Amino acid sequence: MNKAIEPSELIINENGSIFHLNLLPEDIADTILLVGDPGRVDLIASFFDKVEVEKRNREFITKTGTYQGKRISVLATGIGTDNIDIVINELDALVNIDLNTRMVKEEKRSLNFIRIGTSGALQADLPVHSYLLSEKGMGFDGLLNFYANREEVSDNALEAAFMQHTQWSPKLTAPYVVPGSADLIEKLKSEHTTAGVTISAPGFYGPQGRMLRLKTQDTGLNEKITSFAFEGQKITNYEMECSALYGLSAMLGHHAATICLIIANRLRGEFGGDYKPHMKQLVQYVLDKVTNN
Ligand SMILES: O=P(O)(O)O[C@H]1O[C@H](CO)[C@@H](O)[C@H]1O
Ligand SMILES: O=c1cc[nH]c(=O)[nH]1
Repeated sequence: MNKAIEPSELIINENGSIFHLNLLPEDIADTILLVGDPGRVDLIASFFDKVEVEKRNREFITKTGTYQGKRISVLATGIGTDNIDIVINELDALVNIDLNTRMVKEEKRSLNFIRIGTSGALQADLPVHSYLLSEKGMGFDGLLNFYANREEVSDNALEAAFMQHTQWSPKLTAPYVVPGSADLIEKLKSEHTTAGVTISAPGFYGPQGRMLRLKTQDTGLNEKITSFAFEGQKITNYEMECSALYGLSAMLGHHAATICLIIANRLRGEFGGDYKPHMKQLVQYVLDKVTNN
C-alpha cells in the first residue's frame, strides 16, 4: 500500500527543496546533462540561449535553460557512484514523489540523463580525445548490490563471464553490468563515437589499476580486462559514475546514456594534455544531437 514516506527517509529542506540538490520540482527539465566536474556546468550553460534556474549546494550545481528553444538542465554530480545514488534518487523524487504529501505518485515521469564525462581508455586503438559512448556500464563500486532485484536490469551472463575470466577476488564487491538506454545511445551515435562497455571504479588510483606508491591486489587485472570479450563486446574505458547511473535509471524507469572524452590511454601510457577545448567540442556535439531529433 502507498503510504507517506517518513521525514528521515525523504528529507525536504525548509524552502521545500530536496535535501542535497536544493532543487524544487519545477527547477528541472526532462533532459538533464550530468557532469562530474562542477566547472563543466558553466561551460555547458554558456551554450544556452538563456539560463532560468541557478541553484547549488555542496558540489551539486544545477543550471536550467534553453538551447535552441529546448529546455535542458545541467547538473554537477561531483565524483563517484555514491554521489550518483544521491543525484538520481533525488531527481526521481522531484518528479515521481509528491513532496507535500510524501506519497509516490500514481503516474510516473521518465527523465533523460546524459552524462558527459572524461575517461581513460583500456584498448590501445582508442585515441586520446576520441568520444566513447557507453553501451553498458560495469560497476566495480557495488552500489547497485544494495538494491533488491537488481538482477532484473543486469546483464547477468556478461557479469558471470567477466568474473570467471578475471578470477575475480572474493575480497572485492561483485561487479554489476547494466545497459544504457538504447534510444539515447542511438541518438548520440555517429562516425565520431566508439561504443563499448565502460567500467565505473570506486577510485581513480588502485581501483583503476594505477600504482603510484601502493601496489594493487591484482597487478594483472587491467590486462585481463583489456583481453576480455563476450559476444563481441569489449571493455573500453574506466570512469567513475556510469554504472550507477545506468543501474538506478533502469530500476526507476528513466533513460540514461554516458558519453566520455578519452583524456588518457592507459595501454599506451598517454595523457592528452589540456582537454578543455576538446570537451567544449563534445558539449557542442551532444547539444546538437539532443536537439536535432
Ligand atoms: O570528468 P568527470 O565527469 O568528473 O569524469 C571522470 O573524471 C573524474 C576523475 O578524474 C571522475 O568523476 C570520472 O568519472
Ligand atoms: O583515467 C581516467 C581518466 C578520467 N577519469 C577516470 O576516472 N579515469
